Parts: sequence; C-alpha cells; structure tokens
Amino acid sequence: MIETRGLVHRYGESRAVDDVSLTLDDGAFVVVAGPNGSGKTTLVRHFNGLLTPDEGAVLVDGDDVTDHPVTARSSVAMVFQDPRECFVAATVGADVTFGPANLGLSHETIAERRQTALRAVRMDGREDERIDELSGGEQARVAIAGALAMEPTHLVLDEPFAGLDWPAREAVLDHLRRLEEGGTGVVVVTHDLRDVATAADRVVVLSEGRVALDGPPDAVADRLAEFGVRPPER
Ligand SMILES: Nc1ncnc2c1ncn2[C@@H]1O[C@H](COP(=O)(O)OP(=O)(O)OP(=O)(O)O)[C@@H](O)[C@H]1O
Repeated sequence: MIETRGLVHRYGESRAVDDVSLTLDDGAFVVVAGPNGSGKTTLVRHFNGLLTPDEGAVLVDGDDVTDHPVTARSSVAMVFQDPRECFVAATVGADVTFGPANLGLSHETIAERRQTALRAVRMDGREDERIDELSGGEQARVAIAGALAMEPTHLVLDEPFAGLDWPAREAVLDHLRRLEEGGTGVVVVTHDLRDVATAADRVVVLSEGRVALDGPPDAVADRLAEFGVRPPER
C-alpha cells in the first residue's frame, strides 16, 4: 500500500503538490490525471522516495520512504516519462536483467523474468540490440520491461503510452491488467483517459497540486474535461 499524508512539495515559493493525502491499495489500477503542470510527475516521484516531502509523509507498506528508501525502491518500480532516465546498461537484455540481478535471484529466474518482461512489450528476441540505436517507442518499451522484471508490489508509469503505437499500447496495457489481477498495484500518469479507461479502477485528478476529483472512471467522467483531461470514449 502507498499512502501520502498531507504531502507538500515546493519548488521555490510555489507548491507543486499541495496537501495531498491518498491511499493506493495493492492490486488497484489507479490513473493520475490532470492538466500540464498540475503536479502529477512530482507527486508520483514521491511514491518511491525519489523526492523528499517538504511537509507530510509518504509510506509504503507502513514504512516512511524517507527512512526506508531501499525498501521503497524495491517495492515501487518507476518508469519515467523520458525512458532514457531509466537505463543502466547499453543493450536491451543487460538493461532488463540489471534490476533482478541486483535482487540476488538465480540465473534461471533472472532469465525467465527478462523473457516474460520483454515478451510483454513485444521486444523479445532483441536482447543484444543497443538501446541508443532504438526508436523512442522501442526505448519506452524497454524501460517498461526493466520495471516489469522487478516484479514490484507497485508499478508507477509516467505517461507510458506517449511514444507507443497501438499494438505496443495494447500489449503493455494487457500486461498491466494481468499484473493488477495478480495483485500488483499499477499507477499510470496520463492526461488521456482513452488509453486506460478500460483498465482503471480509480482516477485521481490533480489541479494546481491538489486532488480535484477522485473516484471510479464512470463517476468522474463527466467532469474530466473541466480539468483538461480527455475523457474515455463510450
Ligand atoms: N525541477 C523543477 N524546478 C522548478 N519547478 C518545477 C520543477 N519540476 C516541476 N516544476 C513545476 O512544478 C509544477 C508541477 O510540475 P509537474 O511536472 O509535477 O506537473 P505535471 O502535472 O506532471 O506536468 P506535465 O503533464 O507537463 O508533465 C509545474 O508548475 C512545473 O513547472
């Protein structure tokens, strides 16, 4: 479970996240939406301790992430908006293997995880390719595979569909749905609900750093446009 309590994040005088209290259950598919600059990225970067609260706290499974950053990072995997921020190795296979190898798993388990993760994003068979020679969409898929291979209790993806074509979106979304059914919490940042409406259990809409709407997609759908969020198609 990820919990924020009265979370405030400031950049200078301005409050990018302003008193946000949320509880995100394991096994839920939560969309964080809102207009540009509403604080989505800043909020989710607190979920695994990448940022430090100016006020309030963030807890992962009851532990304050500021005091337990290592636990937070192994429980909550993050895929950044710019996939190049995620990479730690030169080739596809080495990158996806890095996280599980650090967990001290057996070679067999690591290979299985790499295979499953790459298949989920339709990048299997491309282990030896250099990441810097891939297209933006392919890089995004490798970044997602790297997070999937960690088999975290929560997976947080910031605008994961931006560079992907439809087949890749569908493949990733299918895999996210399966993860959620298996008990993994999934958090997706987006400003277009059409990508995720069929999978989402809950939509949290931020406006100027505050929670403006919070509920199941159907319950919030009519008010999304007010906050610059593209509603799901019906
Ligand atoms: N490193 C930073 N330094 C100063 N201000 C920042 C920084 N990062 C973000 N901001 C500001 O904080 C506010 C929230 O930004 P944030 O990126 O969290 O919003 P967002 O909803 O994710 O936006 P987008 O949809 O454009 O990615 C914005 O006004 C932004 O300009």
